[in-house]
Amino acid sequence: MLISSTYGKSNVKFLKVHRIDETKHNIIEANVEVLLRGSFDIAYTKGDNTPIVPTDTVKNTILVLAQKENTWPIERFAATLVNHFVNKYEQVGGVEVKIVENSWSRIGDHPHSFQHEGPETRRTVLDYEKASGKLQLASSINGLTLLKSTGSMFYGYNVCDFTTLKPTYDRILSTDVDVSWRYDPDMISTLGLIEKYADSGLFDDAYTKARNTTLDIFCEEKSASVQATMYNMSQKILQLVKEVADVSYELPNKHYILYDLKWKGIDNDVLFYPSPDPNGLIKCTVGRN
Ligand SMILES: O=c1[nH]c(=O)c2[nH]c(=O)[nH]c2[nH]1
Repeated sequence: MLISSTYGKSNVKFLKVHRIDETKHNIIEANVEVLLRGSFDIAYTKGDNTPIVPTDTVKNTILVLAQKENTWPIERFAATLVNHFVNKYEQVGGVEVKIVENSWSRIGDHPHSFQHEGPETRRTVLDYEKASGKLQLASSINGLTLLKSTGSMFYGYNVCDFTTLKPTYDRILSTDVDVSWRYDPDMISTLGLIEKYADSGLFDDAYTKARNTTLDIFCEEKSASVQATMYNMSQKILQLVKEVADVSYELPNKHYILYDLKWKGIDNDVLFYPSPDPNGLIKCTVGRN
């Protein structure tokens, strides 16, 4: 028995240029995934392809809509894609769209030259169910690598016969931030509202507030633990963006270990080994009361 199924195209990539005038441009580089679900069972169970919208068609659609429609911000483009697939094909009962945006930023105020900011990406995931009209929209930042060389502690933890870790009142804290925020489905309840909120700047504003909050608290807080710091970041984002229902962080604790140079008579507190593995991995989701 077929329990569940979904299919579509992944890794559909494009760079789009928006020409404000002849020399002043904006760009967006994105990687899109569209997965369809619905009345496709006979394709799996009977080898009958009648209902299948080929994944090649899905790819063509993503590219044509990216060319013709507004792709800023990615949340709006996700809604445009969902709208198209649920309205065009009767057999499509639901769609999940994921968009990953690369981090190109303008070089100074140059009108058409951009710098890639590294592996950090801005993402969104939109899931829509045609029958109920229910949607779920979440956006995120991934791969924002941070390090602070003091202002982080870890002590007072459970100690048992397996414990070798020594308490520390001053350590290096480093992580690759993965933060996502889920929009309140009661506030953003239709595809039309996504369009409206995109026009009002909500999605760019939430992204900026989530990113700045992460950076500010990382810099300024004397961290008791990764757990405490990520909770404080989440609380602050909830406070700043009322349309967000909950915030999730997933943070590796990337360990930097002091080299032991006692063999040379050196009491080392400045030279660390960037340990590739293992790493701590700490996750939480914080909502409203
Ligand atoms: O912030 C931390 N949280 C932990 O749970 C933990 N465990 C550990 O060994 N070091 C750390 N650091």
